Amino acid sequence: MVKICCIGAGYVGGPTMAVIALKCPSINVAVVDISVPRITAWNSETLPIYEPGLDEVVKKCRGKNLFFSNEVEKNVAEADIVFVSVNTPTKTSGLGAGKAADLTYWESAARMIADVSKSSKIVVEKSTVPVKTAEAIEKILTHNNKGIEFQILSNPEFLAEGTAITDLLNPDRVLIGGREETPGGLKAIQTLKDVYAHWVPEERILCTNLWSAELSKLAANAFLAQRISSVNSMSALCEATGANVSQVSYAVGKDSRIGPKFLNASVGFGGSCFQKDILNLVYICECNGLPEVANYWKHVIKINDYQKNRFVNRLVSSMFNTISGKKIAILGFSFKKDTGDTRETPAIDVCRGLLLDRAQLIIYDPKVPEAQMMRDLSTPKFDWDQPGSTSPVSEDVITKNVKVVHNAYEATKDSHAICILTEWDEFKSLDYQKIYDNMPKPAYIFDGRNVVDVAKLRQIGFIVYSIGKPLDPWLKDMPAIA
Ligand SMILES: NC(=O)c1ccc[n+]([C@@H]2O[C@H](COP(=O)([O-])OP(=O)(O)OC[C@H]3O[C@@H](n4cnc5c(N)ncnc54)[C@H](O)[C@@H]3O)[C@@H](O)[C@H]2O)c1
Ligand SMILES: O=c1ccn([C@@H]2O[C@H](COP(=O)(O)OP(=O)(O)O[C@H]3O[C@H](CO)[C@@H](O)[C@H](O)[C@H]3O)[C@@H](O)[C@H]2O)c(=O)[nH]1
Repeated sequence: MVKICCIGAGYVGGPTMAVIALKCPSINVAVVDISVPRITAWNSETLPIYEPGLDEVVKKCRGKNLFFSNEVEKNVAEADIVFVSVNTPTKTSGLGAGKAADLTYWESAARMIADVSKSSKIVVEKSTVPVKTAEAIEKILTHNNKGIEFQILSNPEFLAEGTAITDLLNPDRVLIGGREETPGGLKAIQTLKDVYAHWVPEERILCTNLWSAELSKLAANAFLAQRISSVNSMSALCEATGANVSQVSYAVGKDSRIGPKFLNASVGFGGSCFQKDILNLVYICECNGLPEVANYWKHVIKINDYQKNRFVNRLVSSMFNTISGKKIAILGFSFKKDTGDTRETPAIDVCRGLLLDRAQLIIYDPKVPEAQMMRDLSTPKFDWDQPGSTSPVSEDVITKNVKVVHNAYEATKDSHAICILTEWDEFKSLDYQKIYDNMPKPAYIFDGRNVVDVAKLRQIGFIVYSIGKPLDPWLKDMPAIA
């Protein structure tokens, strides 16, 4: 029986391995992690991450051919294929701080693999890493070997949170990069291909050299984020001209060369990957003497920061330039719907901006626990090239001015304004008449996700701001300075 071990039981390691176990009953899959609480949760009724469909897959396989364990070394030693899916955050200090990927976790995993291995292994990069990481990993593994052969493959993951299980079951493509120039490399590529071939059609399994696979992952995220920054930049122009960004996106996306996806204007993109991976790309370009290319990609992030600031400024200026002591209901805190993940969520920057203007926030999110929100708001943000944009707010200000509640009606009662920061489906079908009746007037809604029916809410009496949509006459008289 082939044995797979995955180091890192996070958002990628957990769901990815669960789907491999589901689709390959003949393969034994162990997911290992240094975090005891994480593994305990994977072995419990309440999994450590919320992802639609994940519970069912885990329940079907756990204890049969899918195991979660803190016995990292033992499981690695026994495996034929070792996936490494540990964190690769942005460096916060030293050389490349604020841009380069921090490979501390990756390197320690590689050293451990070298130390404990007694048989040949295929080591698979699942984490998103800088181009040429495989070369560094090869050096670590081969310098420590004891006559054991290690083959390195790059197999970047393209799943999106909230749709991880469907993405894994039906991927657009699976990418496998390896040493195509050697027989050992080709054999390793084929071995991993055979795993995915259990459920992925062959034409969707792409095999490349190592560097193409590593770079394709960074490039794909950069392209996706660039589309969002492009449409968000248009949203500002739409507001200035009276165009409607949804109509513009629709018209643009109808061009088959452009396509309709990833053109939704928003308060900004979030998530653990886009900003981190673009910064990493920028750093690699700079290191390779390509400052123009680096600057091009930097602007994708600049527009994203601009969009979040613009949203806060629009809100403050619409409310007579002061929100001091005013109650603002925040609907949604996760970085997108159907996940409880808050990494780099735009809600953090928006809430901080509002707190700096001394608002009182009442936050509701269906999946994010209160402790997580408080942690996010008080952890100093790693702030890149944006002096003064989001100075961290003191813990004292947060505890005094932030309240977390359990439903949207509680959050909005007696609030002066509502901000919608995540596109949770339930926000579309709230009883907005009831909400309006329970708010002081004028009652404002700032929709950062374009989920509400603007005309209907204006009819009720709300002053409505919806990103990139024709402005309410009230807002036209109170322009926001970005
Ligand atoms: N989150 C996503 O949607 C997504 C999608 C594609 C790729 N990625 C990439 O995948 C990688 C992992 O992301 P994630 O979101 O799963 O992160 P995560 O933080 O959810 O999980 C990483 C896990 O690795 C564990 N870990 C770290 N060092 C370890 C070690 N030496 N031994 C054992 N366990 C160790 C941590 O305890 C943690 O549980 C990152 O490189 C990320 O960029 C993420
Ligand atoms: O038209 C759009 C689409 C998305 N977003 C926002 O963009 C962010 C990222 O969304 P999404 O890409 O759906 O989620 P992630 O889980 O971050 O997935 C991205 O990052 C992963 C980690 O690398 C990759 O594997 C995925 O392919 C890539 O889509 C979220 O804040 C979304 O709200 C928009 O604002 N407008």
